[in-house]
Amino acid sequence: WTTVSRPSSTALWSSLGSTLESKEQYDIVKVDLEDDRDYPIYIGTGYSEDESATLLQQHLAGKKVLLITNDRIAPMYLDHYKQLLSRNNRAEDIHTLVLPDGEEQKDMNNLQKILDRCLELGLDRKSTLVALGGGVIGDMVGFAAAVYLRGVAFVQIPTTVMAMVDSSVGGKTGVNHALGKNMIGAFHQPSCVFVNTATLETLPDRELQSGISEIIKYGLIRDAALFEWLEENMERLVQRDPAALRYAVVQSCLNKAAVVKADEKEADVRATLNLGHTFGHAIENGSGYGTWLHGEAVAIGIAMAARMSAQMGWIDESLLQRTMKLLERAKLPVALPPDSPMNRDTFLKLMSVDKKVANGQLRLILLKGELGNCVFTADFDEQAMLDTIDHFCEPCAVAK
Ligand SMILES: NC(=O)c1ccc[n+]([C@@H]2O[C@H](COP(=O)([O-])OP(=O)(O)OC[C@H]3O[C@@H](n4cnc5c(N)ncnc54)[C@H](O)[C@@H]3O)[C@@H](O)[C@H]2O)c1
Ligand SMILES: O=C(O)C(=O)C[C@@H](O)[C@H](O)[C@H](O)COP(=O)(O)O
Ligand SMILES: [Zn+2]
Repeated sequence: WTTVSRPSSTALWSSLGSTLESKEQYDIVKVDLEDDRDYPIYIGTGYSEDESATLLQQHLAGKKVLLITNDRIAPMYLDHYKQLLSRNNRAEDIHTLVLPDGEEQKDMNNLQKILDRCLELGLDRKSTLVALGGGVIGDMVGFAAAVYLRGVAFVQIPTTVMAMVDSSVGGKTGVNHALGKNMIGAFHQPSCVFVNTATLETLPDRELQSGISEIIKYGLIRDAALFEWLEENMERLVQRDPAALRYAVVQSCLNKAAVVKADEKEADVRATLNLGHTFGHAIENGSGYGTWLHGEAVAIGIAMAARMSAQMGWIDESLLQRTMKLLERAKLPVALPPDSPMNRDTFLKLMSVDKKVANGQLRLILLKGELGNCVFTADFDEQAMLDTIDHFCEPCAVAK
């Protein structure tokens, strides 16, 4: 089994990875990929309308655009982005589609709605799909772009912290299935990611906090300096300090771009981005999609992975405590509530369909060594995993 740990020197990772260019109003993180598929992530707050229009329009494949969002975001941002895309008649043929909101809507039915609309509009291979929203819209639109005419261009305009720091970058697209999270999808990279952190002003606290769990993830798996910055600045983030938000988005995108560059299709090191997700995805599905936000389920999953790592002696108790404390300061859950339907059997059944399972064997991302190091391995103590699951299910078992 492959065991992938972070190279010991952070400099090595940076040289393997992404580049940052800073302009006055925005930063650009470049995702470096083979075959001329590099793309920029623009991250800013104070763009002028002209600037936004120019940046976005240069990544359209042609004049036909389908801009897709959901019914919660549409009243706030759809007209604005439609106008930017059509400014100076760059995109002459711009259409919109508004889907229902919610994680439970990330399914084949809504994927079909996107594809139906593409066909009804006669979109050709020079068309571009534009995803305006959080991770649910981004994952679904990206998947539609991957399969429509065997692949058309798409642009990500993320409007949640989760989407800005993680889901809009890296090309994992797809939908959920009743039997498992993100089970149907494709790798398909966007042509650009356009982040305007000003859109976070309307994001509710719960959704904002949910995205912070993936930032903590980057700190734990590969970026000790980012984890320490979070320890210093968590309250600024939770209270939406614009500079802190922008810094966290830039650092997260640099981390994600570096990992994606090293292993685009998750042969090995990309799996580390799944810290806490095997447990977390089981919680999302087992509780009913939409009960927990993705980042909340991942936060509990990270707490479980950290506890298991400590029980096996792979990390010091102090690192477990620092992790739990940071998650709590982000106002994220670190335990299952008594009314949770989760139990050991549900966990094991749902974890058995995890995409990292190989030849029937479960592989997990676990913390090992100093802060910033992790392993992707099947070689763990199974009893420690069962103890961890039982420990987290205890409040629910008592209630039953
Ligand atoms: N592809 C990847 O690499 C990747 C990475 C992380 C997460 N994901 C996926 O992303 C999804 C979670 O993403 P999410 O947390 O963004 O959830 P989401 O897309 O459901 O958005 C959360 C809520 O916020 C609303 N919203 C979005 N932007 C808003 C704004 N600016 N103002 C007010 N409300 C706004 C949405 O309508 C929704 O109700 C999950 O399905 C997860 O599996 C994918
Ligand atoms: O980009 C990745 O790779 C990730 O694993 C990022 C995760 O945060 C994200 O939730 C992803 O969608 C999970 O992928 P999956 O392959 O486990 O479904
Ligand atoms: Zn995630």
